[in-house]
Amino acid sequence: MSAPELIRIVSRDSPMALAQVERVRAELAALHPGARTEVVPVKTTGDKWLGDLSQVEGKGAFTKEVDAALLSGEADLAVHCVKDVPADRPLPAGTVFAAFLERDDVRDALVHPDGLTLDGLPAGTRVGTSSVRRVAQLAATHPHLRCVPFRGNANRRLAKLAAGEADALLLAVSGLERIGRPDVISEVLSPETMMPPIGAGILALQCRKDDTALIDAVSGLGHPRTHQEATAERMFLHVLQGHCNSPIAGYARVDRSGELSLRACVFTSDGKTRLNAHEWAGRLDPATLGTSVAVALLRQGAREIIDGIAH
Ligand SMILES: NCc1[nH]cc(CCC(=O)O)c1CC(=O)O
Repeated sequence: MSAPELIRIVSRDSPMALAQVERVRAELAALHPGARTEVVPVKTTGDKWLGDLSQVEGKGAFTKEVDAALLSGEADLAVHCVKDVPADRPLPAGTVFAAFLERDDVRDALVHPDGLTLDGLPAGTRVGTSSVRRVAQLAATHPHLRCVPFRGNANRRLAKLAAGEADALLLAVSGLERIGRPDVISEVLSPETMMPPIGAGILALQCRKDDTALIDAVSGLGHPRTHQEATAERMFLHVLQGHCNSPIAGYARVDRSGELSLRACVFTSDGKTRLNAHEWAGRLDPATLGTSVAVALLRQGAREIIDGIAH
């Protein structure tokens, strides 16, 4: 299969996003040694606005400008963290996911300058995170800690931590690995302690729908197990129709025997109510599994919880 001669890759311009692009370029170079790539970095609304994301049309704040560059033809291939791509609505018309790369670590990490663990943090410790998912889970399990709003890309958050704006941080392990800072991790939190978000650790390659040559060329970078997991997780979120202030967590996993399962939770903002569901796919395809888990949570009252949270 021959690849287009020049592939222009658009992405956010944060250090994490640019590291992600470098992974894509390396995998592309291995698969298509003849293809040249060029990077088109863009700043997104989510990078520029450091206040509350719900005030800037939260969802899509990290993807809108990237999608626009793809659709206008300024670039040919977009690299997204699946976690940042809204799942309640379809992808922008005229675009498709051409591949999901092999998934990285799905877990969150605690970053504490003195290496304390989550259970070792003293009462009143200020934990920097603006994630409603992390806030709700911490409120439930560690009510003596205090979450303080913390935005900005991962490097900036580490700088703000060093400047004393918080005592500890919660960040994705995969993100810290991508920016070359796994050294700051004081504890990796199990998914039971801190249920990850939909799409955690997965990079998606997005193309224009009519660019079949490029779609064919990059589809070889796709990872089948990750594809199943991403499909189940995104369908789950699509059926649930959450909003940017609704704490929702969950992850699908293909185990060693090849069986796909999806576990997921919906929380109230204070973490006091937590709905749980966990199902195995059996003979269901991944998307139907996602639907089934969402329906299981809706039967338990997820709609009322989600709609009861201001947004
Ligand atoms: N919201 C920003 C964001 N989007 C994706 C990741 C982590 C990497 C990934 O899951 O692909 C992060 C940083 C974080 O939450 O710590």
